[in-house]
Amino acid sequence: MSHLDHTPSTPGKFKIDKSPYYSRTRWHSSAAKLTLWSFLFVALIFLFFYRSPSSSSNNPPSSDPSRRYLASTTWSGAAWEKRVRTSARIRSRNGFSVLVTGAAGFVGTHVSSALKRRGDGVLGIDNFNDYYDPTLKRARQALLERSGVLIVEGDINDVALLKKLFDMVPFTHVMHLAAQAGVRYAMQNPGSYVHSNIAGFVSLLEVCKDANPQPAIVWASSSSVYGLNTKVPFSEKDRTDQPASLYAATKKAGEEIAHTYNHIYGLSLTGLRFFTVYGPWGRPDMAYFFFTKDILKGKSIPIFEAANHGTVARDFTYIDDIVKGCLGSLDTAQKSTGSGGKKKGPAQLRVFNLGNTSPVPVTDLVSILERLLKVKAKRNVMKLPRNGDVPYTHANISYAQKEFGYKPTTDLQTGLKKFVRWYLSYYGDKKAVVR
Ligand SMILES: O=C(O)[C@H]1O[C@H](OP(=O)(O)OP(=O)(O)OC[C@H]2O[C@@H](n3ccc(=O)[nH]c3=O)[C@H](O)[C@@H]2O)[C@H](O)[C@@H](O)[C@@H]1O
Repeated sequence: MSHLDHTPSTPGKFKIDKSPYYSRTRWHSSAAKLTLWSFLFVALIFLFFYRSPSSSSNNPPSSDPSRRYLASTTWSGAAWEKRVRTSARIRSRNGFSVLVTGAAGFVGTHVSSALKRRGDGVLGIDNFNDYYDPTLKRARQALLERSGVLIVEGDINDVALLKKLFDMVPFTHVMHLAAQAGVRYAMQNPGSYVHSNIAGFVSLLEVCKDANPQPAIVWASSSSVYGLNTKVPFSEKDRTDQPASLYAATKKAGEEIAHTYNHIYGLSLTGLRFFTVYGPWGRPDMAYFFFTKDILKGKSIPIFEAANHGTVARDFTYIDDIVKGCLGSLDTAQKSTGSGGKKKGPAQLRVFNLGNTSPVPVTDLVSILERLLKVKAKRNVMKLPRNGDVPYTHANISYAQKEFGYKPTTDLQTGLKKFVRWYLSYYGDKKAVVR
């Protein structure tokens, strides 16, 4: 006390008073100063921790300045914890308790809903970023809430939040679908791909490897990892060391990161290479979606063609087939072998193609849409820009077929019919507001 009283806060500002005969008034003023400085010190500490991202469990993270998060929820309180536990509670014999990241996304919503329907416990997490219209994500969230799935608003880079969720729920599985998607957007916002697909994945794996029990993880890779590979159909054994976009490179990096966490910590990891997934509640940034919107508005649509008027085609895969592939992967995922950060034995490491096995030219996709919408498209055919797109994708699915009987059953015509029906009922007269 006396030491603090007599030590200047700023060296050289005061002289230390060494007199033993200090007056009562002087003691009072020193005590007042001490109180003032202590108060300021505590206030500074409070401010530091309040603003620090690492302590953000009660606040949405803002670590990616290029992204606007719309979260405002607090992650605490008995009522909130009860909702988390209720959502994650298993309701069937031998059911799973699954943390679904990116649950308000297109694939995340469908997978969460299918898991819940069969009696698994499901807890979602999503940061509701504005890469595309967040109101669509909110509508998916409302849909899931009605079936008893809670989506926690938060970012997978928030380790404190993830830890908190694992402390509350001993998840048996993680279905990791949170990602920065889209091939062409990677040239506009490269940082968001590193933030979500690399840093976010690592932060999730860090928490999973420390968890006890460790969950088995199934996660979304992408057909884009085949990049400039020309051998068709694409097999999991083909080379994937020539990504054509930063998006593809981050997904490929994810596959290598998965290998590392499997090797060091015994995490069971399954990567799914999705092939151009489409369907109801889809992503507005994808061609089939914004073509629909623009055809209806009478706007021209850019249709890419390869060199020498070559065809650009995709192995378009309907969402219900993808959901079957996700559930089949979860059902055949073996347990992780480690616990609390220590490996106890070798663990499963897999990668599967999930495609439709019948590529369709983009021009045919447009023709199908024209018939379904009964509107002629204004086609603006142009050379495939150098933006990371590849001319052709085609999945060999024999590995997934062998492991869990994966067999896609929906052709593009049938799938697009379901999409268009959903689109018209969802947007109705609100077409103009689709971003
Ligand atoms: O399969 C995948 O792994 C990837 O599938 C899609 O990527 P992409 O196939 O490029 O899907 P779209 O953006 O919907 O494009 C579909 C086709 O339309 C073509 N396209 C796209 C945009 C456009 O304006 N015009 C056009 O002709 C593309 O070249 C492509 O052949 C997703 O956007 C990725 O997130 C996903 O990882």
